[in-house]
Amino acid sequence: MSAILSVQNLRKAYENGFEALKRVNLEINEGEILALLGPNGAGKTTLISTICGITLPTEGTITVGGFDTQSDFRAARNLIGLVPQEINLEPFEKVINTVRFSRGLFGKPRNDALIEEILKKLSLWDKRDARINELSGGMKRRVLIAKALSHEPKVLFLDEPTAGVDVELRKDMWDVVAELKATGVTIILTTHYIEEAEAIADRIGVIRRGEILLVEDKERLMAQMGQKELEVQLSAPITEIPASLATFELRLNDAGDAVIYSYDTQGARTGITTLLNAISEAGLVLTDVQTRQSSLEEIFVGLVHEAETDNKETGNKETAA
Ligand SMILES: Nc1ncnc2c1ncn2[C@@H]1O[C@H](COP(=O)(O)OP(=O)(O)OP(=O)(O)O)[C@@H](O)[C@H]1O
Repeated sequence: MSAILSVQNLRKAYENGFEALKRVNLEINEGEILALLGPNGAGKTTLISTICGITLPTEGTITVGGFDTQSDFRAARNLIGLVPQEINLEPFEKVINTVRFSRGLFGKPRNDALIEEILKKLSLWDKRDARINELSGGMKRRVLIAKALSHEPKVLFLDEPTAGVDVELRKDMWDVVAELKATGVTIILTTHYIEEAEAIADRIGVIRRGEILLVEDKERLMAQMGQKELEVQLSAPITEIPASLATFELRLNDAGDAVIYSYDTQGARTGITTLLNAISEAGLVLTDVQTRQSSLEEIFVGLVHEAETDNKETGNKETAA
């Protein structure tokens, strides 16, 4: 797969000097779904706004389909569809006119067949003559997507598409995203919800305080997140792990007074009981046992904690993950 979007050394400092993005590097492959996960204020919207040309980068370069978003703004922007976080629709406009108008804004000729196809894909065709203020919240979000697709973009940004949306609508939105992917659109969505990233993304990026902490294939990430460590404290130090415990692939700590066992929390069996029996059969006396989560899981737990703290401070009712 080739990169359709490339972000290099992107830094964004707002006028008040606040550095919302710090040297962000990101490559998005054509046809993939990338979920950008991060707590409130992490820089998700800033990143999207900078890629879409709503705000200017302080440093760095962004290319979309090979076009530089600054020197070749129009060509780059034409390839991008943006579904904003907030519903900003004209309440008395008809659905179909709203979507047609969006296409016109990009200077594209009227194409009724295409608009029909988009509205049908989003289950809005029956509502084409309804006024925006007659629609449910979920339908309004679909209209936002239809608008963003009206000029046939290759890359679609969805900024927290399911924020404040109930579980059923959220799943509905996931289906819509999956269908869009099937038509070849590259999708970048931001979310607070780990489960959302897990449900629909091919890759997951984690952003915190303006920095991308990791971008990883979802399957690999989930496998890594499933790893836990068990530390078994021994009554006396040892110099090497007894041969009878070889199958557990234990590690000895630096002091030699604890053995560390890695296991998969998602596996049917963790092997912990067998290990503890084998340790005592090997003549070792254990004094304490503790488990540790892998660093990736720690990152997620940290993110959730930070988001919850932010929510409390801002009075935001949304829960993180
Ligand atoms: N115009 C601005 N001037 C100064 N600081 C800003 C401006 N816009 C955003 N920020 C700050 O930049 C940081 C990143 O904000 P941003 O909206 O990108 O975060 P986010 O990850 O999208 O958060 P959320 O999940 O709450 O939407 C925040 O600390 C925010 O207060």
